[in-house]
Amino acid sequence: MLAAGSGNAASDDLLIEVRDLRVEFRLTEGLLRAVDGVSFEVRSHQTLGVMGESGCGKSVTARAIMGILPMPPARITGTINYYEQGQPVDLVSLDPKGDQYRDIRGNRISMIFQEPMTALSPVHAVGNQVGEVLRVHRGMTRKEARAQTVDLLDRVGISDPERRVKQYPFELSGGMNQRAMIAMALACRPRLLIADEPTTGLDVTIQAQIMKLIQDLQAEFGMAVLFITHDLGLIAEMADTVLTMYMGQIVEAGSAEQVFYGHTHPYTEGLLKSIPIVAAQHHRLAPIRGSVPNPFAQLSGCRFRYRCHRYIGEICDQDPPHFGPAPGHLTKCWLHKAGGLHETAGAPR
Ligand SMILES: Nc1ncnc2c1ncn2[C@@H]1O[C@H](COP(=O)(O)OP(=O)(O)OP(=O)(O)O)[C@@H](O)[C@H]1O
Repeated sequence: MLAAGSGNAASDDLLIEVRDLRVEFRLTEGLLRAVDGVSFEVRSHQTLGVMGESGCGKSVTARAIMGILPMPPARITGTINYYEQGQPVDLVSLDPKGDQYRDIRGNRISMIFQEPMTALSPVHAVGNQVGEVLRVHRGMTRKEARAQTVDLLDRVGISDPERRVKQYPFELSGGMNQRAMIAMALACRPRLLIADEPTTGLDVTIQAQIMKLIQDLQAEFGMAVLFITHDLGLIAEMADTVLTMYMGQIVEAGSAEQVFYGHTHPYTEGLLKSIPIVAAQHHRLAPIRGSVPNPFAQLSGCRFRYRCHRYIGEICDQDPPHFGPAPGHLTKCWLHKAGGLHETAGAPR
């Protein structure tokens, strides 16, 4: 069992427990296993960072938790326990359109998307959209909600918020809409915020402001954050625990320190060596060779072996790697069974 996170944390901190989550898309091209047996936990106050190349299943995992995948073609199995006062509710077993899921989604778990118009309605003023969340979920009067909306818009870096509250998304720039969406996601003070590439396209000053706001809310309300981004520098800065995903599976999990500075999976190693901000201190930039195999392919053995510079032969071809070596920091790589990391001849053809 893979448990990313501090094993010592009190069990009443447990917020989300994902076990053997699988998401398949039945498409005309074939069966696409977007998420293939993923298990992890998220605890209150914690920031869990998820990294991996495009298409590895990060967003689909997040959307499965939110209950917003299109079904069909998606099919979800496994367990996503959401804990409220120590009691689990398995989100996979709920109707995503039913009242209980809607209440959890609107009130307890919220999501920031890369594309703001996924969350914002084009036909309502942004102030009304944020205000609606405050009135419905936090029981504020219209007047209180308006004042709080102005404050929230200000906190996410929207200038002249008194004027902006009356404007429609088409009257705002893309970056402003993104910030309005972030304000809306934070308005209900969720217990879990899922941030999927939350600040892509925003300039670094605004990005820093938004990260600070997220950290403030974490400190104030114990909000947990599931943070998905290609910006590994941001993950290193924000995350307490980190998952590395490859082709729908978690290949390494541990504390941010373990994964960034003591990583044991060749894929994590490759990712970090290919990122300037982390690599610049000690290594030359070295992109991971090759590309991700066809997602419709039914692969046996380690899925990374075709690109792995530490391929050790038959064992990688024929058997699925198991997790090891220790609870807390887990690596899905045969090198641990084979006696440690060492350079080898190269990946199979
Ligand atoms: N609605 C959908 N219908 C069919 N396939 C989908 C759908 N959503 C995602 N997929 C597929 O599932 C796989 C995982 O996608 P996902 O969006 O989770 O990747 P990701 O790791 O978040 O990538 P990125 O970093 O580019 O956002 C991809 O092969 C993608 O094409």
